[in-house]
Amino acid sequence: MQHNNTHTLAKPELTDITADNFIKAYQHFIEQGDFISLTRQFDQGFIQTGVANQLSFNVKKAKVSLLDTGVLLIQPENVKSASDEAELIEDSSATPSKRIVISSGIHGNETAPIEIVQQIISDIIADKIQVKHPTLLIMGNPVAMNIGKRFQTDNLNRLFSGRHKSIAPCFEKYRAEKLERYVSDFFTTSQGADSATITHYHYDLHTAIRSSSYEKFAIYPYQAGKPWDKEQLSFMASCDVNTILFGHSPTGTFSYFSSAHFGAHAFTVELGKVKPFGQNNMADFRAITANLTALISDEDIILKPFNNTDFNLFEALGDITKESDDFTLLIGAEVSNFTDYPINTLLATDQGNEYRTTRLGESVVFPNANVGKGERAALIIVPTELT
Ligand SMILES: O=C(O)CCC(=O)N[C@@H](CCC(=O)O)C(=O)O
Ligand SMILES: [Zn+2]
Repeated sequence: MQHNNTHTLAKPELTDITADNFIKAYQHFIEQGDFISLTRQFDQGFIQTGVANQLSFNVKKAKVSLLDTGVLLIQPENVKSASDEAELIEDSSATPSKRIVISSGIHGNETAPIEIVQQIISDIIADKIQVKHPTLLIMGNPVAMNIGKRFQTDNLNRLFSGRHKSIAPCFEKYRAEKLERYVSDFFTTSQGADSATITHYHYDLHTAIRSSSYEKFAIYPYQAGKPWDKEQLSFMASCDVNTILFGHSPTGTFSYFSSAHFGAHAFTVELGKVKPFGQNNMADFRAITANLTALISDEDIILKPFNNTDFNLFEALGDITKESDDFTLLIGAEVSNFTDYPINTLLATDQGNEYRTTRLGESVVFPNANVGKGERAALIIVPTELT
């Protein structure tokens, strides 16, 4: 695995929530809604002693609970949770039919998604949004956020579905295990009377290292033969994301975890190029921010019926994997995602092996030689259509 920082953590240093500095920062968060600041201040996490749910407060008809650093649960009032024995309000018209996870900052330097989640949280706390469906809002890797890097020791977005178990102790190992637990509890035990009628959603927001010929795009995790959901593709298009890559195999990504284990409609959504905090133009994300807000607050979202001609659809053929230190990528740093190559173009070499294009329209996304051995160094795609 790649080590791009020498400081690793076998065990995170957790702050006790009774510490003065924590109480002060938490109060400030409740008053101001600045979740980035709270998350960054206690980046390794905190410990809750005594009874659960100490870090909960009420907003307009919903309960907000801080589960961990960067992990905020919103439960509408009409929902009964396993840990909260409050009475179920008899209002069937308002019974939640969805559970929604919106995550950001799984890569710490991808700041636009973090600022989108910040916007949604501050609007909830300011009572500008009334949340009607249980929602889990996540800033995934606070330690990496603080060092302004994709990750500290290991790429968090390769560690889900239990893959964290086979790596050495580090912050990302610990965090993947915790995030899996929060998401699993959320989808399975925490809310709603009748799980069979509840639909799960997970939008994992990212930005890309390179510029992209199609600025916004989404990876639809491998579905193992299940049909690709056209209504979800229409939802993506209404978020200004009309370029979709259909995943080719199980992976260790966060979106694949929710899709494969909890039947969630899930996507990794790429919203443009990585920029430092404060340098994102939030107007670029107006459509997705508005739609995610409408989804959690149960407002109507007008969707155009699916039509291939409204999309750029790509089938993932497979990965170029870095097998050794000898790996060489023949794609320049300035080349955009989705660049296509004529058949028989040499794209990478590794210990005498060559990767050459074989299909008409073969294009590359996420080319990156700076990954660990055994990891994806590029994703190979070809255009496709849905029938
Ligand atoms: O720009 C890049 O090279 C990476 C951007 C990014 O973080 N992409 C995700 C995609 C995950 C997926 O394939 O679903 C990642 O690499 O984790
Ligand atoms: Zn990312």
